[in-house]
Amino acid sequence: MATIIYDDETTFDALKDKTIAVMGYGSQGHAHARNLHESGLNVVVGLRKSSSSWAKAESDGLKVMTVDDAAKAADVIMILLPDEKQAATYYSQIEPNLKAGNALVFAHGFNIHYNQIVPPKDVDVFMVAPKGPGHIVRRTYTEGIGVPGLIAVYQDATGKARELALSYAKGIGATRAGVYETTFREETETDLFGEQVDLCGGLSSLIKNAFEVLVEAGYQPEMAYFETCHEVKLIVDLIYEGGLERMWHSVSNTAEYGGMTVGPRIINEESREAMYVALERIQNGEFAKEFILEGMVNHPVLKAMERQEKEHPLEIVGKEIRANIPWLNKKIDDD
Ligand SMILES: NC(=O)C1=CN([C@@H]2O[C@H](COP(=O)(O)OP(=O)(O)OC[C@H]3O[C@@H](n4cnc5c(N)ncnc54)[C@H](O)[C@@H]3O)[C@@H](O)[C@H]2O)C=CC1
Ligand SMILES: CC(=O)[C@](C)(O)C(=O)O
Ligand SMILES: [Mg+2]
Ligand SMILES: [Mg+2]
Repeated sequence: MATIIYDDETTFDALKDKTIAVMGYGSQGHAHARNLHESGLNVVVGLRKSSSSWAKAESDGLKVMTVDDAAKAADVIMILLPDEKQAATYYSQIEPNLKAGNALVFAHGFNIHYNQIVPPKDVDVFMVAPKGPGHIVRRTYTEGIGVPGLIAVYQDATGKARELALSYAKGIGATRAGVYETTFREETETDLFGEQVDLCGGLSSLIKNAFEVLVEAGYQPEMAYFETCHEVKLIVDLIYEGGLERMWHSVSNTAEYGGMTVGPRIINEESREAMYVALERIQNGEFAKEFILEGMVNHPVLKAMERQEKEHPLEIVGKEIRANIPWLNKKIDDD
């Protein structure tokens, strides 16, 4: 079983006299920088001069510098740039400014595990990976709670890497929900598997296919949307809070019997085999290579798929429905 560390077992001691550079101000970057800052730690944000986030981070009360200058100023450098862009920025702007005893930190093990960033031996390298989207890392922190986190130490040059990781996890609020120890390999492979097979890939594909079947069978798109998409959150909330047991308890006997007997015919042996294939491609580096090459040519596949997805009837009808439900129409980064 995993070791779990909670808030009262951690302190800010390892970080209190250090400067932390948070590189990037996207989903994770804005959450880490703001949470660490509000936890009383010394934070600078590293961005490109041209970045539209520069003004936003400043208006959030943070000190902003170029990536170069932030790397120079910092003892602890958290890299929250897109995974496929980290290596180029690291080699041109971060590594030349690293000093012995600095710490290099990641929220996902991708670049270390797949050998895209090979750090010098005299720096600490560790991970603090929230198990949730950045906007939720921020929202839960402001509510006095947090998102569970993983820590892993890849390289411990100073003998303080684990302590630094725990202080950082405390600073973003993760220790409030519990921090679990893992390795770079385990985090990278399970995280990629989760987002491809279940959380993002499997779920969106399930929703779209179920929606398409109902619409093709002649039902109104609004009915199809409510059934196959809107209600997902309401069901998932029950699972999140109390496991499958709470969900089965809350739905009707009809839904429980129908769900338990038909579910395994939908996600079946064939789907399970596809999951094993996805896992193998993660483990043998094939997925990583494909994604890195896609990034090098400016994401032609990703951009085309994003466009197609936006045009999907599910997204069109969903937008109209959500526009009529006031609390659903907020921008995601209204925090
Ligand atoms: N999105 C999420 O909730 C989660 C992300 N992670 C990890 O966190 C890391 C960051 O991911 P996201 O927050 O999703 O990224 P993002 O795409 O939301 O934000 C990236 C940020 O980097 C900036 N940026 C891009 N290229 C740059 C460059 N060349 N120089 C300087 N700044 C640049 C962008 O302007 C933006 O502020 C990744 O390692 C990811 O795997 C881990 C857990 C969850
Ligand atoms: C939000 C999260 O943890 C993901 C799905 O792994 C990611 O955004 O990479
Ligand atoms: Mg994840
Ligand atoms: Mg991920």
